Amino acid sequence: MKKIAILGSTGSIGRNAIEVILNFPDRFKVTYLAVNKNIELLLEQVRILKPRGVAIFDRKKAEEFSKLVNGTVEVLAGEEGLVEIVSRDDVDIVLNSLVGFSGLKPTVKAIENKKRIALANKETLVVAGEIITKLLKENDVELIPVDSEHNAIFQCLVGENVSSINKIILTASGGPFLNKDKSELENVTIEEALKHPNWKMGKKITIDSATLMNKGLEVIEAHWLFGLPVEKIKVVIHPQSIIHSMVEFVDGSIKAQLGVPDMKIPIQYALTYPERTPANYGQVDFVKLGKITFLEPDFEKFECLKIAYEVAKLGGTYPTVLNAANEVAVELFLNRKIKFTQIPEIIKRAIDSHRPKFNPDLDDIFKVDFETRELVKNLEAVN
Ligand SMILES: NC(=O)C1=CN([C@@H]2O[C@H](COP(=O)(O)OP(=O)(O)OC[C@H]3O[C@@H](n4cnc5c(N)ncnc54)[C@H](OP(=O)(O)O)[C@@H]3O)[C@@H](O)[C@H]2O)C=CC1
Ligand SMILES: CC(=O)[C@@H](O)[C@H](O)COP(=O)(O)O
Ligand SMILES: [Mn+2]
Repeated sequence: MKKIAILGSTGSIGRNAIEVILNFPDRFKVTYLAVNKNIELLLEQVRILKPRGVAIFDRKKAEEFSKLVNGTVEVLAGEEGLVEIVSRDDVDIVLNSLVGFSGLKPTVKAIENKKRIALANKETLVVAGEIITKLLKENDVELIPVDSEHNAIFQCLVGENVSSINKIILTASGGPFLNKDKSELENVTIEEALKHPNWKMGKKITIDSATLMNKGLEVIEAHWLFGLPVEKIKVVIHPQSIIHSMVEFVDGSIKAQLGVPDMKIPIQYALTYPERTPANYGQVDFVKLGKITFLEPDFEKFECLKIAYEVAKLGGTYPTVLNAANEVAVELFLNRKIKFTQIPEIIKRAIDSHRPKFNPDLDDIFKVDFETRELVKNLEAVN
């Protein structure tokens, strides 16, 4: 029986993961759940999964929840709570499905405590890829990517040597604005931006998909996961999201992983790896599907992807700035404070004014993340 802690259990990935885990009652036991503040859904999850404890980031909500459960489950609060549960002996696998920078510290602590990591939280690798990669080696810990593209590449690489890779081809849906002109992007609404053509996901990643920043973050994620130079990581628009990514090898052979766009498939593979276990989340019907198509990404229309490539090549603390500025800008857009097209403008301004540090340690990463958020909040454009 593998004991699992789910960080971000009330989110899109967290809820999908619970559906997967409930199909394996003899294989997995959820021992801990962690959320930010959605204690109503957490309560329901606690009733179903009967974990030993929960961690609630929002302290007021943690107090409220303690009263509701009245000692029947251990309740921890704040970031210390999350760090505590990933350090416990009754955890074998940490599924990190937190959103944003909040995923970094729990990942670090989980690795230091030698837990296997199933990682959906791509921001961890974007902001601290070098540090995480080093920690994984030092602690002899395996990290299995949950992100659909990286899980696809991971599957393609089973039995292969990284030295045989010619390039990685990350597929991108193109988002809801694939067929709009650049001039039309200025006035797109939140509701339009939240209409992803193929995937049902949390708000932050859905906006990232609309700006193509999601693909930019995924380029950096792939760079650290597979140890490849950024130049060997290409993006191709594939609007049907059936091919989840591809690997081209030195002999010209290409392997791809395909499947219906349902995150339960990569989540299950990440949790049961190296075993492949049966599932019934749907199959691709190629005849019904008809055409599958591919396009070059438009870097001028989707500047976030261009900026992410530039930042990935620069390295050091630049990706931390990219991530922090993007997180704040997306939040501002979702709060109707800025226009969609101001997201890349804000990110560019944060990057242009950054004085980078190369080979940063974790303290540097936390400092740069904090300073960037302050800088963006104080920008004229957002006030
Ligand atoms: N959704 C998807 O299909 C995919 C997601 N990913 C990645 O997975 C991650 C999660 O995405 P998604 O599930 O869509 O996000 P959601 O916004 O749906 O869920 C986020 C989860 O994290 C919790 N949370 C947020 N901040 C904190 C915090 N500080 N402390 C504790 N818990 C916190 C939320 O709790 P609460 O509900 O209480 O707010 C919620 O449970 C992201 O990094 C995303 O990029 C990658 C591929 C696909
Ligand atoms: C499901 C998943 O992994 C998302 O990251 C997805 O890829 C988003 O779609 P885009 O290709 O539109 O960014
Ligand atoms: Mn993805």
